[in-house]
Amino acid sequence: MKIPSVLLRFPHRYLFKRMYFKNFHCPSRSDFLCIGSLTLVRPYHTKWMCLSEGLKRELCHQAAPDQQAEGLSDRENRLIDRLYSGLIQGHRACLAEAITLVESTQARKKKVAQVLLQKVLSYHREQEKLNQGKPLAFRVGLSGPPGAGKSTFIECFGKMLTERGHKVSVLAVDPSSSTSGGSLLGDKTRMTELSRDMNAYIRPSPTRGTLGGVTRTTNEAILLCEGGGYDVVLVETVGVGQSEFAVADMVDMFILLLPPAGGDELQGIKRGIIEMADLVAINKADGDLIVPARRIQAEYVSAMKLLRKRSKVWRPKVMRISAKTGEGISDMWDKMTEFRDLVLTSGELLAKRRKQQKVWMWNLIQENMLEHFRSHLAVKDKIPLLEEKVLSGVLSPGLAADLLLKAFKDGL
Ligand SMILES: Nc1nc2c(ncn2[C@@H]2O[C@H](COP(=O)(O)OP(=O)(O)OP(=O)(O)O)[C@@H](O)[C@H]2O)c(=O)[nH]1
Repeated sequence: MKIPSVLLRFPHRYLFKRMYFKNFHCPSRSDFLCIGSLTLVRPYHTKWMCLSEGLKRELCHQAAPDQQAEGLSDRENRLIDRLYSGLIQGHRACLAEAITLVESTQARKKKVAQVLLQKVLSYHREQEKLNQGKPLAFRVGLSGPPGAGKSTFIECFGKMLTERGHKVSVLAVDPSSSTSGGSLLGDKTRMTELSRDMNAYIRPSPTRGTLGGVTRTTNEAILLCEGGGYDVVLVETVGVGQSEFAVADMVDMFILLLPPAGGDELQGIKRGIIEMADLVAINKADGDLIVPARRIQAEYVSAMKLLRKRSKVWRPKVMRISAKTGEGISDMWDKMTEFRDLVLTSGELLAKRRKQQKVWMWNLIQENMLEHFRSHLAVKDKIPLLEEKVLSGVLSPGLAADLLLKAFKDGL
């Protein structure tokens, strides 16, 4: 592996800390030597020694954010430093500003955001190492149809967690706002008490962008929240679209919150979502609704027995809760922590997170490629015409796609 040129130019700045931890440091450029695939270092100007592949990888990794930082102005670098230090010290305002930065579509801001994210990621890695490789935060996805009681639940659940010393962040994913122009989650004042809690951070839904764009910013917002010391990150979504599938690919545990109603009222809920749930909570199990809640619970218990097993150590549970009275919420958290411990010790959690990283990368590539394709000069003008022909039935979709792809390839 080639040592990045930036490392060779400024070994002091980039390597000292890391190497110091490894009990040696390289005071100058002349202490590095690359011969073919071998990289030699001379700690303390003494004996030359071969740099192990592991350490090389680590050093190159460390250098990545700094390499990206090249080309940024002093002002941008100061912004990154300010947000980074504010974030890891737990300042909510810095977290909010950092999330706004990652949500930006402006090319320059996107670049600044990526450098900040890399810094946060490096910090994460260090912290996780200190934590014996265990993840710092529990990422939980929460989905349910409108009116299931999601905000009431989050308010009650979040307060219980902050009282127990946790720091909770809530991110709402609401791509409906980009398609319908209105927001299902964000418009009204929700979770008023929790939003006043200093150990909670609630991020209203992004109000623009495609599902892919929202996916990207939510994933990045999760990392920033974790960097800010939030040990429980709740990602909320309305269970009537595609967003919950995307959310399931970002979290450690996926929870479905349902009202005690069946049939028609739950038509919007897709069967696929139930298959993804690690826990189904039937809410509003209080007063007159206790009986229907029991019935729905029994229905879901039998339905879920038929589903394919996704984990070797966990069978999805169906619980009854009341977000209004708080009944069952503490038991639900117990079940959630039981899940987390089981998947952590079995290795499933880390395997899942690794897989999610890959999915995330491909989602980004897909999103960017499509954008690149649509805006490419060779196809941009042809798209409306071919779309029109497909709509009027003159051209088959397959042929239109082939023509556009050919024009794109030829124009590369
Ligand atoms: N009886 C009872 N009512 C509840 C419970 N939880 C929520 N509700 C009521 O259900 C209604 C909808 O609750 P919300 O928390 O706004 O539901 P939501 O899922 O966030 O709805 P959207 O914001 O539209 O997505 C409100 O009138 C709540 O008071 C509960 O545990 N028991």
